[in-house]
Amino acid sequence: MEAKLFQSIQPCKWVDTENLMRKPGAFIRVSHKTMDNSRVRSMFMNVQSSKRVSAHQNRFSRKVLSSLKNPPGSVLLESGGFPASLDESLVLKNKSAEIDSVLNGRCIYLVGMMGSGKTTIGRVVSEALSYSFSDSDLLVEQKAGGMSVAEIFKQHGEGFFRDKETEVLKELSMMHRFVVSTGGGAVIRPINWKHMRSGISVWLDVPVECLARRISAVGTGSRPLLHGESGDAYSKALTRLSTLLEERGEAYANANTRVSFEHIASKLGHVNVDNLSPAAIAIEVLVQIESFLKG
Ligand SMILES: Nc1ncnc2c1ncn2[C@@H]1O[C@H](COP(=O)(O)OP(=O)(O)OP(=O)(O)O)[C@@H](O)[C@H]1O
Ligand SMILES: O=C(O)C1=C[C@@H](O)[C@@H](O)[C@H](O)C1
Repeated sequence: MEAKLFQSIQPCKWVDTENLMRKPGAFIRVSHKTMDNSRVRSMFMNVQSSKRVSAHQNRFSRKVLSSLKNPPGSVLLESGGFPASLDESLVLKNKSAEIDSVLNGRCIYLVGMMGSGKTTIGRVVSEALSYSFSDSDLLVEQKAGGMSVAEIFKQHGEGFFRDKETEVLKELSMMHRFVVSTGGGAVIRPINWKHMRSGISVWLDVPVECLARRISAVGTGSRPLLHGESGDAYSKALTRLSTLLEERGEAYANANTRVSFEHIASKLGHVNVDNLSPAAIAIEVLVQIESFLKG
């Protein structure tokens, strides 16, 4: 049963692995401290998200096949409902191949404010690199017997949640070839940085107005730290997020590298940051990682 589940949640192969020959040396040697058997890996690949990933893989594969008949530049691939062009897909594929050996199996930790896209972008990056994906909030929920983050905060308080989050990051630090979407507040505890230093950390730096637009569109129900403000959904989110960002700005800057949405928008000639595709952001994540590793 477990083996079956693991098979169903293997990383997506849209990266055309047949042509993208991985050198034997590109796979890291597993130290005695590194957990690498499929049973352990499957514990960290969130079951909830894996169902989505599996459906998503099929969609990717179908789109890639149909892409062969389409002209370059047309919209071909889709990630979580977001379209990506063939150009973006090819750049992602090439960039992933380029950095694979220099990454050497190290995990990638995406940090950033809630709503910054850690989960959305994390999935795209993991698929491009043929890495597994994990969401630390979901792992904390599993540890708490399936309670939601909001319920954990309500029943046990933030301290309990943070302790579980630290446990989860410690366990993940023993893994390799994972992209991890961390909780928005994971950066505030120095011990979490010790665990994240086992891999490469990337800060998704998104303007607070964009975060507030995204979050007010989906509601603050699952985000306990945004409860309690008055006013309309956008203003409430903006007020609270601005305070949090002010408190945490320096903590996010501890990341090995930063992906600035304003920078991507200006590079691509977009007037605002709201229309950046996950694929374009994922490419910048890989570019920044490469620059850090070669830097
Ligand atoms: N590039 C994008 N363009 C438009 N919307 C996006 C983009 N990336 C993410 N979103 C949307 O923003 C919202 C938050 O994204 P996501 O859940 O990936 O962020 P997160 O950083 O994981 O959030 P949290 O830490 O709160 O779990 C979702 O509704 C998602 O669909
Ligand atoms: O920014 C934060 O502190 C949080 C973000 C979410 O991902 C959850 O980890 C939780 O709601 C706390």
